[in-house]
Amino acid sequence: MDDQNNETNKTLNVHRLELDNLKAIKVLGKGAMGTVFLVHDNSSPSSQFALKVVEKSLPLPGKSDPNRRARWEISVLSSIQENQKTHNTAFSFLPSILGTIETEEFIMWALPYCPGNDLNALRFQQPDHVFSPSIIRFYLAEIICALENLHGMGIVYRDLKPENILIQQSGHVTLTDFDLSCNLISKAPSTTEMCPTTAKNPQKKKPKSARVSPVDKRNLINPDGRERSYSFVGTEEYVAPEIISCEGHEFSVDWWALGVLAFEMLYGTTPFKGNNRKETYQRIVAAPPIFLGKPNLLTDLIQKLLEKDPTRRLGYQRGACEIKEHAFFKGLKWDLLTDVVRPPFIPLRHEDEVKEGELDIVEYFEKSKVSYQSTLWSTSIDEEDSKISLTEF
Ligand SMILES: Nc1ncnc2c1ncn2[C@@H]1O[C@H](COP(=O)(O)OP(=O)(O)OP(=O)(O)O)[C@@H](O)[C@H]1O
Repeated sequence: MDDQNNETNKTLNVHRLELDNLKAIKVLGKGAMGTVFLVHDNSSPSSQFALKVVEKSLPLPGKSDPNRRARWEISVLSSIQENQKTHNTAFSFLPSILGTIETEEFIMWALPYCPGNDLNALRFQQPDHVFSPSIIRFYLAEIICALENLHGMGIVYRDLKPENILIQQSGHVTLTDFDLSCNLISKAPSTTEMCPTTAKNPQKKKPKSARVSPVDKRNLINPDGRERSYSFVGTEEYVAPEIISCEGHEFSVDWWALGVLAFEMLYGTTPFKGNNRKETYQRIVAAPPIFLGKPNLLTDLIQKLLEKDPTRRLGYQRGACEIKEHAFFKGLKWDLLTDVVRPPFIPLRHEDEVKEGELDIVEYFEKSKVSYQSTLWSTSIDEEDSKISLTEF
């Protein structure tokens, strides 16, 4: 195990963590691939962080391999880390990886803890479950910077949705969950030269959004010289029309998802939601978004992001710069975003978080295996019971 762990950390150039020193304080969230714990490192007293733990043998929908996806996510996080070092203050809205651990059964990696929950949870705390345009402007601006940085590294995020936007202790946002992202060799069209305003930054609770199982296909370079991916990935209500119609996609799928996200922040619902997946996809491909109330700069921005034809979508030609130049953001000092000391919502200080007890991470998975098996056992008993009563009738 030690050799494996050393090797992983050496190749990724990230800090090595010792499993024996870690105590989980609570489960922060569970996704299709991983369980995220709030963890305390006994070897360095005041250190708390989020630890994402992936079981290598976990069966995932489709042909998805958790081991491969976890390694990909770690490699994206460590490239972000490298870029953070190079660009200093830039990349503030993307997470830095604090360390990794690998055992026979698990791959784990540590990230800064975001105590403010996600944008979806925050929206549900607002009156009418919507944000005001000025708050939307702030969050969109930070998300645009995060996507600009990722695209600058040649990475398409492909899973922008409110659940993946976390609120840091400072109140600023950070993107999380990079396992669906992909690398396109041709970098995004945005460059610092094209975008002089970004000298510092080059590049009732809603149910969890339903993810589409990734179907991987090879990337192809199109005649226009831009590389596209042909994989079917994303989250149902946020997938772009070109993903559904399998025309090949690239960076502008993230600008589409930004339009869906902005619409949801404004109206409290996504623009193309149908009664089932098929209807949602039909609407994404063919139906125009319906805006309530008077048109304004925000609805104009959303309309331009929700352009069905990716080549006509805002952001296709010059990436984030085009979006930053939209009149909705007029007057916004992009370079000073990270310096904003009073973001709209600042979480309570997490150091004050009460320890409810400590969990042993490996034991936690052992126990959940046992309880999973006993659920299966009791389900089969229930089925037997209902069969018996049916026969009796
Ligand atoms: N750094 C963090 N700080 C606080 N909570 C976090 C952090 N990272 C993740 N979480 C919580 O854990 C949940 C699951 O994390 P994540 O989305 O990375 O897992 P996943 O298995 O990849 O999910 P998905 O099903 O979307 O693939 C998140 O929705 C969030 O609530």
